[in-house]
Amino acid sequence: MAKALITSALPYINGVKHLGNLAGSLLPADIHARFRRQIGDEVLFICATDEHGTPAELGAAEAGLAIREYCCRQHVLQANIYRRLNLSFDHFGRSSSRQNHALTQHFFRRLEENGFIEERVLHQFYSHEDGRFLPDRYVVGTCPHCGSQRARGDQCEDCARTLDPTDLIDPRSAISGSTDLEIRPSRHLFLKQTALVEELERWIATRTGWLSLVTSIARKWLDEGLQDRCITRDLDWGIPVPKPGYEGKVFYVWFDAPIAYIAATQEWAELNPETRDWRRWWQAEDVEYLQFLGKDNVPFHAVSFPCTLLGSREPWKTVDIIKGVNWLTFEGGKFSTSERRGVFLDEALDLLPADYWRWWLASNAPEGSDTDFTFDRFVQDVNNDLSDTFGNLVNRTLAFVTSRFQGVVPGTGAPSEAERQLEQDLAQHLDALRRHHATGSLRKAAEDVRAIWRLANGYFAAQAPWASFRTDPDRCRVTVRTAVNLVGVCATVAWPFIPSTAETVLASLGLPQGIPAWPAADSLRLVKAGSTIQTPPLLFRKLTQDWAEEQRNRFGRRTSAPWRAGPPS
Ligand SMILES: Nc1ncnc2c1ncn2[C@@H]1O[C@H](COP(=O)(O)OP(=O)(O)OP(=O)(O)O)[C@@H](O)[C@H]1O
Ligand SMILES: [Zn+2]
Repeated sequence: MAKALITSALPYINGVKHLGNLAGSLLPADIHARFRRQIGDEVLFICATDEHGTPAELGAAEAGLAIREYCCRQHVLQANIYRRLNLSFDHFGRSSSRQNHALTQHFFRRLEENGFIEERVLHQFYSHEDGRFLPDRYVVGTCPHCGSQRARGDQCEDCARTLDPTDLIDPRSAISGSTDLEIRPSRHLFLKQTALVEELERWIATRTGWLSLVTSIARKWLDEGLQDRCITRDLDWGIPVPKPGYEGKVFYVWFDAPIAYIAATQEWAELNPETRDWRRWWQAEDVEYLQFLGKDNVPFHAVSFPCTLLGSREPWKTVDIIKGVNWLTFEGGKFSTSERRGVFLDEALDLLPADYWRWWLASNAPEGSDTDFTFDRFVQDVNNDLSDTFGNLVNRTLAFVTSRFQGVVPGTGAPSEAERQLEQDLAQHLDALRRHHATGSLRKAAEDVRAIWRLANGYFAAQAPWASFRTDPDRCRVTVRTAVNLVGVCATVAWPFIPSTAETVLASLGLPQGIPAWPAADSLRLVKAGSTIQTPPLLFRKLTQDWAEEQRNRFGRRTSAPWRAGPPS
């Protein structure tokens, strides 16, 4: 049995995430995890909240809570939303955990012992008005490379180049807007990534199957000359630096966050130490490790985190496949947590059940390029795919069995050429679907699922059982028996995408609960003649253009920001 370790980029702690975060990392990871479980692989799907750094501190201050209490509450809030979205994490941990403290300090010590840590004095912005050192992203100004006026001290939003705050032209505090900044010296520790470049190049050369988006971002970092990375910060909240003279400093959030993938696995193992061993996943040869994330996270996963792991000189599992995606945009603009622009996940779930969102975001995944979410497209696609294609198939088929056969799957009648052709076509679609899942092409996989739904509808329409019911009862019985099983296959392939609806349908066919196994050769014979089926209630309600208009007015025009301190996390 193959072993797949799957991680989703860690959602930042400050507030509920938006549809972009779901589309960029959480959902593709979940769909892949579900697919791998369906084909019988052993899967460990890990995620956690990313809790350190200044945005969390500012969020806590804004909420009038102690930072620990704030993170605790926000973690529970996010965990509940992900449960409602049916994200099937094996564990949803926290980067502030005891395990991550210990492990991050462990990595630091190993890196230091191996000569990959260097002490330097940094000159950092101190804001008099804010009474604190300003972390990189809390200094904003003009980008020296592209002239963008919304560059942050760590990265330019427009040209994506990484920056140092002192590179910025006309710097100001992102917290108060103050330009009363003073540069003060402070001692910091650097991870000597430059000493690991050759090793990193060799490591990247051994990775196969990376997307061009990911490879090009990683190459850009290497070709522009990899820099040593400052891994400490002048903050209170975070993982303390275990080194004399560094009291009052903590590790940079991007140093400890990826380590939390491992630490969250340790949390998972500690919940049931008799049966779970985190080393089987992180220090094993037979694991395939896949990471899912948005494109801004690629450098940290393709370069920085591998440097930490390689530099430790310990046998850690490094990533095999990085599935990075482009941006989901919202009605022609950016999603933004800080500006409260877009649809947030709690609001989405209050509007419609998870499966509507899951389906649209997966079938329109921002893979080849950015994708714009609009309520018009959402309504159109959801109606076409979910209501008119899948919902209609399930309803017309099962209602027919109920009305003509009292809900009992009919037994007589031999398959004919139509069924043989159907099996052949189905097998081809299933092959394509499995291939697209395996390469993580979500849009194409959704297209294959849609094609299977259409195939089923086409079969039912062409065989017209309502006509053969009188003219050729045996033909009608074969058609109905086959169509009921086709509904089962349609729900099975839909399961990674729309698990809740798929499970409702499978239950109404009397098929076993739990993970529906990948369709095998007997997939059109699983629901046996003589078994009783139920017609499920309406699976998807149809959305109207008025509804789209209403939502566009509600979300598109919103500008108020409940949390305005600083740029997006
Ligand atoms: N609009 C988007 N489209 C696709 N992926 C996104 C989008 N916004 C964020 N992501 C991804 O979501 C994951 C979690 O991100 P995180 O919680 O750090 O939020 P973020 O990137 O700070 O978003 P925001 O700035 O809107 O708060 C990351 O992998 C990130 O790349
Ligand atoms: Zn720029």
